[in-house]
Amino acid sequence: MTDRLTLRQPDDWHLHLRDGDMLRAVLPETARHFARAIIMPNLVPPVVTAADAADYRDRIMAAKPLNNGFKPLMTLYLTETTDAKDVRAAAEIGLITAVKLYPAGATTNSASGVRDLDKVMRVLETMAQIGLPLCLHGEVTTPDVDIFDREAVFIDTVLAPLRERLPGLRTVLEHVTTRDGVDYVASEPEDSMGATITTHHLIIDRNHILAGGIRPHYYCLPVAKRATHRDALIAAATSGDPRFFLGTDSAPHLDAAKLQPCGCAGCFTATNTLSCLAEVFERAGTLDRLEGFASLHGPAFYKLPVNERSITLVKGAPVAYPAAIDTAEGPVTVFDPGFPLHWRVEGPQT
Ligand SMILES: NC(=O)N[C@@H](CC(=O)O)C(=O)O
Repeated sequence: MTDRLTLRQPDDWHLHLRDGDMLRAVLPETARHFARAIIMPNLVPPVVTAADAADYRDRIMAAKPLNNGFKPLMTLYLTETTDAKDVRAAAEIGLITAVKLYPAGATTNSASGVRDLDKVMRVLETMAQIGLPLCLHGEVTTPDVDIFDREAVFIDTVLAPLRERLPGLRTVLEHVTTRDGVDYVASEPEDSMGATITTHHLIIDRNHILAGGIRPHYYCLPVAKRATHRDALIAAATSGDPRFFLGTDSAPHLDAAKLQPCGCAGCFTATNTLSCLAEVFERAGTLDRLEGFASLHGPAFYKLPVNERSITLVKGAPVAYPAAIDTAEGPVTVFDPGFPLHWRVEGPQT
């Protein structure tokens, strides 16, 4: 029986770090084990220009624990007034790694997102020319579409037409949650189409949120779907297909903001993500594919080198992790997978 597993140091290809006190509290949770992360730009106000991204990167670097080599990979928040020249310049100097498209109103802090794709075509054409990936929050927001169908409808009405219009654009369907999404991504060329899968969507389905009482800490967007979709995500993540890679979408909110009549969307998984993933891959009988999912497929898609250092997962007695982490403004509950975690992380080692 395998009880030690050494992998290249992983990266997180979709992470919310926020700002200020929250940034200082949550960054160490990711920087402890991960080498790099794609940093989501949905601050208030959002990270729209190259100058905004440079300032935000500096704030992240200032909040980083001492002697920690974590590297934030910055993104811009696409708006209908984004300047294609600014995007090109930011990509050319290596300041940004991707641009994020939020359909207006789709999720936390997305009010400045895109309503009309025609208005951002110049930017998208520039991105296609220079090979800069577009990260998509893949949900339509029209009120007549059921929230559980938002991703599938997005694929049919937005993603597939966009890719036909601009086949050269390198696209990542972020936090895919459906079999429809998995099937679409798997049918597209691996050089231009990828998808991130979160830790929590590999574990929970919609029953976890709603059956036997409402559990706000499992509420996130896209909302978890029925178990057959969760199983399709597990199959994709553990398949070895390079189109699928880890993006935790760890999205911290103060408990006080989640436990409300209208609570915020987001699961905070940074603290125990690798232990959760080891459990998922072990149950699928595919521990040998965890390195691909967490450490190799992402760099390959983003055309970045894999990390030199490694981490080791060691199986033993249940791992202790805090139920919540403290911030200056109150606690943030850590994701509870609902089962004990037996894989402890050692390292990174050089
Ligand atoms: N995933 C979430 O439920 N929330 C994210 C936004 C997002 O990625 O949708 C957040 O910023 O809180």
